Amino acid sequence: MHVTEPSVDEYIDLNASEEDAILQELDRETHLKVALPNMISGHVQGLYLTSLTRMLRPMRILEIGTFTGYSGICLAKGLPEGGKITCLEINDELEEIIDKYFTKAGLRDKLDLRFGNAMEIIPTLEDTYDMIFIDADKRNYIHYYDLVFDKVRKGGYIIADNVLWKGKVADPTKNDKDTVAIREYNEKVKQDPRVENFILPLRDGLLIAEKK
Ligand SMILES: C[S@@+](CC[C@H](N)C(=O)[O-])C[C@H]1O[C@@H](n2cnc3c(N)ncnc32)[C@H](O)[C@@H]1O
Repeated sequence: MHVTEPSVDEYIDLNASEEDAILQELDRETHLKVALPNMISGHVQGLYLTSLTRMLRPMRILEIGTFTGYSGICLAKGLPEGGKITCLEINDELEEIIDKYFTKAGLRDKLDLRFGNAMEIIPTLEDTYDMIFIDADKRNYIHYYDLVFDKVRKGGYIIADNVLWKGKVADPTKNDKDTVAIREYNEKVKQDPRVENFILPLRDGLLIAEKK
């Protein structure tokens, strides 16, 4: 799910720091045991998420769509002492693998893992977040944005993954439901005067919105 040329992707990958051993193992286990393993954030995007949290030092992160925990671990690696990540995932069959790798990474105490439909869980959350990572079902991105907005502090970030959808969002002849939903999400955020935003063309595109 990359938008850059495969050879450029390979070059980017080769010139990044090596993926840490636990994340390599998680990636392998995800590919061996879980359906749709390509949903995983992966090496370079993972490094980016970690460096972002090391730079911004968020105390509270909310991840919507955890899958096997790869992006959650990458985000949690940058949490300062006392920081927490709340991870929402609808598929409770993934609990064992998420739990195993957060524990191996020494980050289990930073994880608040909740299973269920994020649309129903988010309204029950009482924390204020410094960072939200939206990476669940694409057709609900707009709803997730609306649900989390008031829970993000001023100066906090709402980051959404896959906003280029393999480049299909920029092709007016592509109008399947997911492409249309992501296009609408990108347009909504662009029109929202409460945020400053841009799309980072990393892997499948990250929309980064800072709440003013
Ligand atoms: C693209 S994957 C997440 C990948 C993960 N963030 C990573 O980078 O490794 C999307 C995940 O969202 C979950 N999901 C889909 N709809 C959801 C919902 N309504 N509530 C919570 N999780 C949901 C799916 O089960 C899937 O595991």
